[in-house]
Amino acid sequence: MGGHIDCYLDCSSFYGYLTLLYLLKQREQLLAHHVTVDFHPIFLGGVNVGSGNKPPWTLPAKAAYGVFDGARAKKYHGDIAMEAPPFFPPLTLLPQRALCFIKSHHPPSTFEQTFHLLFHALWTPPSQINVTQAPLLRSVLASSNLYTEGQVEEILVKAGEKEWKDKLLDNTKKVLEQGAFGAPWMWVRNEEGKEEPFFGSDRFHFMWEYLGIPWQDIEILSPKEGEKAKL
Ligand SMILES: N[C@@H](CCC(=O)N[C@@H](CS)C(=O)NCC(=O)O)C(=O)O
Repeated sequence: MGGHIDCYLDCSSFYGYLTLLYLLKQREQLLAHHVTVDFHPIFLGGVNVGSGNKPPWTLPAKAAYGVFDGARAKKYHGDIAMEAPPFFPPLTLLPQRALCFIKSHHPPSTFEQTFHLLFHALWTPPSQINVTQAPLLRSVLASSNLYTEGQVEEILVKAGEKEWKDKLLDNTKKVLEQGAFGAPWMWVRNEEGKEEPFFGSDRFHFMWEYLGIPWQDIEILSPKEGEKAKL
């Protein structure tokens, strides 16, 4: 057994938030199977444009179905309090560029906690925070205890610089080349060194199969830890 999951996310994506929470929760079990996970920021708007796709909520039938699907997903993942913010859809270039800088200049755990923090800020009712606006992004980062005041200012400055704009663009182009049309997008290598894409927060059983992990080993502790899932 063994393998690697590259998980590409935008904090504007509801299902991306569920994916981050789920993979972080499963990380130890995955490591026990020699499977590592790495998260990467992308710009979902660019993936939509680049692939010729449209966000599902722009098609009335998909938007109507999404009400059921979203409620079921939240329940499955442990009744997480998540609601689309009143300012949906957020244009997340600024926080996603900031995350690109953070990923390369801060420890992996800080980067992952910040990704979580930004998802949480955008999606947690009743007072979702619009971290696409610099002052609000600054106050969310500053209140996290992850960064000094100076580090927060540096992140804000770097998020406006070409290097980190280009990094977000490169990540987005990379997934488009892999065939991405939405998020969450995952590129997975198995123990034979073979690679395949996986789309969505609801395909993990296929992924475990691909990785050679008896999927009950993972699912048995999900979504409610300690409770045996009905297999
Ligand atoms: N069935 C997937 C749906 C994921 C999804 O709808 N993702 C949105 C962004 S939040 C997207 O990019 N969708 C593109 C599409 O469905 O074509 C899941 O449960 O995760």
